[in-house]
Amino acid sequence: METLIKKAGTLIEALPYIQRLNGKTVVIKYGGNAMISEELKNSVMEDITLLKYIGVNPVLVHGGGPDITKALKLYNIESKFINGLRVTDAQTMEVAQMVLVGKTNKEIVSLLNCKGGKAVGFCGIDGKLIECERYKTTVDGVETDIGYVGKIRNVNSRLLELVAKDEYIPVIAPVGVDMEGKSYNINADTVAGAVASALKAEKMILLTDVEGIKYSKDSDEVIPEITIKEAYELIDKGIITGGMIPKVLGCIEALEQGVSRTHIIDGRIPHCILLEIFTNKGIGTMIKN
Ligand SMILES: Nc1ncnc2c1ncn2[C@@H]1O[C@H](COP(=O)(O)OP(=O)(O)O)[C@@H](O)[C@H]1O
Ligand SMILES: CC(=O)N[C@@H](CCC(=O)OP(=O)(O)O)C(=O)O
Repeated sequence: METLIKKAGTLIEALPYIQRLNGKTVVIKYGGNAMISEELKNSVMEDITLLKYIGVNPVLVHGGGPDITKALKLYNIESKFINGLRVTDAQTMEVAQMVLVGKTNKEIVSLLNCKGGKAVGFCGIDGKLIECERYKTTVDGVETDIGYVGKIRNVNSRLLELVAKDEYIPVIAPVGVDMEGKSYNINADTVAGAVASALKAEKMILLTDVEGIKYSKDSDEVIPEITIKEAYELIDKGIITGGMIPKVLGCIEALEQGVSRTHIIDGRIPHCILLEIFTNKGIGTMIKN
């Protein structure tokens, strides 16, 4: 009986959060390094389906970097990253689109549907969802072209709003399109930030393969909360590096565009999304204004 009462207590702890998020949009980014096992994938999809059934509007943006790298190897194409972004020539773009749209997106849509959700897959080409131009990065102060990597100019949020506010769960692959119809590869955290901003989401949650932001890679201690200013300081000091940079910048963009809360959490924890949203303490790092 005691166990049963505890279970009821857990549900009641969730009540204020369920009330606060009813009818609101939550953007979730699920990344390649957190997609490590079928069991975890299943638990993420269950969480998202549950959110939908209790009246939240989840929008899922996915990555798939490790899968792209694996596919490129089959074609004997080496993966090269500059400032955390994949150098994307025409052939790499073709493989990236094949993997992200043809494989990863459809796998996620199918899994969500098996859990009882009604998922619909998109990439930035569909309905010109993500319009972009060529992105140029800076290396040692010099502007450097890294190929078909997109800088987002606009997210056409109307299509997403229609779908997410209805009974469907949009699932977005990080591929953008330019004015001439050419495809571009975009970091999935950046896409999540832009989508959350365009939708004026209540919350954005980025799943990754570490517990949250830490003061050093080997530390066990997670920073529970940081401000935008503190986050920039940690980037300047070289404490936040590599793949964590686009995540933090994605959170900052979303916050500046009116998203209330942004979180970086450990996607390796079963049901991490529910733990973040529906418990008083939450998990991972919250970046706030
Ligand atoms: N300060 C930091 N705290 C935690 N992780 C960090 C930090 N700086 C860099 N990282 C790295 O960022 C990685 C997450 O980014 P990435 O590998 O691109 O994730 P994903 O595949 O989930 O998008 C972590 O595995 C970690 O090695
Ligand atoms: C430009 C760029 O780097 N694009 C990423 C897109 C996928 C991605 O972001 O996947 P994760 O979230 O799993 O890392 C890439 O090609 O790997």
